[in-house]
Amino acid sequence: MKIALLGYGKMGQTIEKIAESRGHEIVARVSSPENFTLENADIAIDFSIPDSAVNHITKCFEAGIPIVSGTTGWLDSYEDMVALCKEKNGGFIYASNFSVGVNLFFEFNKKLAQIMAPHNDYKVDMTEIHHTQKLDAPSGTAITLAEGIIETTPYTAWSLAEGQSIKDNHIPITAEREGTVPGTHIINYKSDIDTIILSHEAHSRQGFAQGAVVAAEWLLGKQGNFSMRDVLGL
Ligand SMILES: NC(=O)c1ccc[n+]([C@@H]2O[C@H](COP(=O)([O-])OP(=O)(O)OC[C@H]3O[C@@H](n4cnc5c(N)ncnc54)[C@H](O)[C@@H]3O)[C@@H](O)[C@H]2O)c1
Ligand SMILES: O=C(O)C1=N[C@H](C(=O)O)CCC1
Repeated sequence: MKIALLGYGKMGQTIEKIAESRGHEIVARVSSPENFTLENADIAIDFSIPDSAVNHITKCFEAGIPIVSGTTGWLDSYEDMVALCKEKNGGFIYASNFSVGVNLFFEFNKKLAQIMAPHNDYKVDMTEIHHTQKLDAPSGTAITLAEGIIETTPYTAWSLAEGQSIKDNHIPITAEREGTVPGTHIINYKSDIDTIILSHEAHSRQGFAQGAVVAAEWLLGKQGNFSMRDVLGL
């Protein structure tokens, strides 16, 4: 595949190495909002910044190039992008986290939430820890985890825990920024008697990048809006 990398920072560069090791060619490396061409690309992979994601996705649909989107922090526009994908017969996968381990963790999270739903003596809270360069909080992964809990429990929303009191039906999410941490997510179910903890710790960006390349290989030649559940057959 000929791949356009939209965003060529920590993730773009990790993806480049993995894609080349799997026989793909990088035909564009975009790291600024300047005009860029998708002319020679079969597919685009976007790991850039929240403010550029919608523009990148739109440009890909208009050019008829399928796009794998890993950028977080732009999800207020997600439904608009899904509608545009349909209108333009595009190919689209967004995932807040492309690693196989985290996508399994998403399934465990939903199952645990289902089991815990009747046990209202347990209260949920979540902590996500990432490197200090991260622009958005909470992480996209934490938002997906919260949505997974909201599906089957009396919780209706999530709130960033920043000292202020949080409504009983909101899941508090603490966002910590520390050194170079690639990504840690911890879900606690606490009662007066005990705590149940589900956690995932990424050791590097390898899993995110590998998952994005696998998603691109899977998406090539398909039309529609997909998720990592489709890619992994979950
Ligand atoms: N979905 C996942 O699995 C996953 C995993 C890791 C990171 N992420 C997300 O991917 C994004 C990038 O992460 P990163 O760690 O590589 O960040 P980074 O800061 O290292 O890289 C971002 C890149 O985007 C470039 N950029 C800035 N403005 C741009 C623009 N307008 N057009 C094109 N490029 C532009 C920057 O120059 C930089 O090269 C973040 O939103 C992060 O949350 C997602
Ligand atoms: O490094 C980041 O930034 C990450 N972003 C994603 C998120 O917001 O969940 C995935 C983990 C790493």
